[in-house]
Amino acid sequence: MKRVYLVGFMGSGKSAIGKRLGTLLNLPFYDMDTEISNQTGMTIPQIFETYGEEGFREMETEFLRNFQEGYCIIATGGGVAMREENRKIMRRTGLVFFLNSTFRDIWRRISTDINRPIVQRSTRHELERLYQKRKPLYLQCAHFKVETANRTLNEITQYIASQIIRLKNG
Ligand SMILES: Nc1ncnc2c1ncn2[C@@H]1O[C@H](COP(=O)(O)OP(=O)(O)OP(=O)(O)O)[C@@H](O)[C@H]1O
Ligand SMILES: O=C(O)C1=C[C@@H](O)[C@@H](O)[C@H](O)C1
Ligand SMILES: [Mg+2]
Repeated sequence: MKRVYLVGFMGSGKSAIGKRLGTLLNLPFYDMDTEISNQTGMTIPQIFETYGEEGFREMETEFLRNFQEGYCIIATGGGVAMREENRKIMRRTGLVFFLNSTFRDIWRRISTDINRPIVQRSTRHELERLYQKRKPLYLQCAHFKVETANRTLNEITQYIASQIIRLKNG
């Protein structure tokens, strides 16, 4: 069995669902943002300030290149699926689930959060355009598209777990 990667826009629930999935399946859970934060000893906004967005993107790719753990759950950062190399690594080393959420839900969840530098520097309109631009790349990367609208975190977690178990036993 391979790794499980969760991809999708900021606020689609990758971190919240990844954590629950790890507990439910009794697998180690890694959140790329947290891992990179711990490695650098800086918050995500501090990394953006110090090294720029491009510096942060390099750290994401380095993380994927060097990560050693086998069967585990990984919540990616919202921009990870934008790089071709990242998409290739994820598809080669794991199963990729795209959490599809409406922009309306996303905006409600993230608009007031100060820990996401891209939200801080963007208007609602700019963020919606970024969401539209990124969507085809999440789809390109994913083995599975998971609809999250009108579903609780636990329902989504259960659904993904059932897909993983089905593949494992199939
Ligand atoms: N389906 C859902 N139902 C209820 N709350 C949700 C749902 N999905 C996400 N949330 C909530 O929205 C917030 C943002 O979710 P989360 O941090 O998991 O997003 P993310 O995809 O990891 O974002 P990022 O790419 O910025 O790391 C959290 O408080 C989470 O609990
Ligand atoms: O969508 C993005 O580009 C980001 C999402 C977050 O997970 C963090 O990785 C960071 O805030 C950038
Ligand atoms: Mg997250």
